[in-house]
Amino acid sequence: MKTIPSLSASTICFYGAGSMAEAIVRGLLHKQVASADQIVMLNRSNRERLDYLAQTYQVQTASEADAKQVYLRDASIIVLAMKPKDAGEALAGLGPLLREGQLIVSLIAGLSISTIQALLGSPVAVARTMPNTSCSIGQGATGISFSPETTEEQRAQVLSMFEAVGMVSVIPEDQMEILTGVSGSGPAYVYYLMEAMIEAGIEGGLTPEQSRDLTVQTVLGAALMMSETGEAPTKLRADITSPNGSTQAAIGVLEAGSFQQNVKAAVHRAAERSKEMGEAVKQALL
Ligand SMILES: NC(=O)C1=CN([C@@H]2O[C@H](COP(=O)(O)OP(=O)(O)OC[C@H]3O[C@@H](n4cnc5c(N)ncnc54)[C@H](OP(=O)(O)O)[C@@H]3O)[C@@H](O)[C@H]2O)C=CC1
Ligand SMILES: O=C(O)[C@@H]1CCC=N1
Repeated sequence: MKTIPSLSASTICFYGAGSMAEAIVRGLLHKQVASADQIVMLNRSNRERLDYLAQTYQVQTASEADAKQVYLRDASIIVLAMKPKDAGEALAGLGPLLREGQLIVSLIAGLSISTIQALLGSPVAVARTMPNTSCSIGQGATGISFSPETTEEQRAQVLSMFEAVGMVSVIPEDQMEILTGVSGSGPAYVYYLMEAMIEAGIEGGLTPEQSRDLTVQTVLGAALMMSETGEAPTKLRADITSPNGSTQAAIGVLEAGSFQQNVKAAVHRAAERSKEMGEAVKQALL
């Protein structure tokens, strides 16, 4: 097992055991940067979900209050992985349990470092992150902002965690919302596009399997073309678009529907919504 030294001695406690926590755990185990016995996953009440996680990943799990408190006190890294609406209550309960030297890693959309520290009741070390679900196969894109209280070692630990499951951008905290709109929610826009491409293929007579496989390879190939050639998407699109050809006809339809303006508006709306969710937690609980 190729352990990354800065994580090898840490216990990582996921406070929230939903889809994002699972994506990161699966990625960490898949890339062998943490072992199952270093990982604990806690939730509020869904025992069936914890049984699935324990069986699938051999991690430790708990939903009972006493056991959760012990795991949270013992962990070197606590990953906040509940929905924004559940964060206020969970963080208020977590604050009194914290010990010196623990690191909080938040995945929660919109929740600022200052709000997290206020809810916890002390200026603890916080890494605010925005990953995406592709972390589960080591292809995530994660934005990270660190609070001034984080040590160099803690920053290295967080980088190790997220670099193990994809690419990482360390950004100023005021860019976290727009990053959420681009890469946190971004996979959903791509899937939405793919749903439509697959449906259209089926409408035209392809089998569902053919249409899915062709769409998947098309998106994968296009992403890899950008990544490997370093070319601008405008240039790569121009290479496909023969004058008066089929692609030009298709782009004309997309333009008529204001495709690019709509995608940009969607990214900005996601950013705005992320801020709104954080503000709602702040207003309700501070
Ligand atoms: N999904 C995504 O693509 C991304 C999500 N995020 C962020 O990750 C966070 C989690 O999202 P996601 O995984 O989709 O959410 P899910 O709804 O899938 O999971 C939420 C988890 O939090 C648990 N939980 C809620 N309240 C408490 C509590 N008081 N104590 C312990 N556990 C609690 C739930 O437990 P139970 O089921 O028992 O109620 C559940 O396990 C969100 O803040 C989101 O903004 C960030 C980037 C991408
Ligand atoms: O939809 C959400 O609120 C979360 C944040 C980014 C992706 N999913």
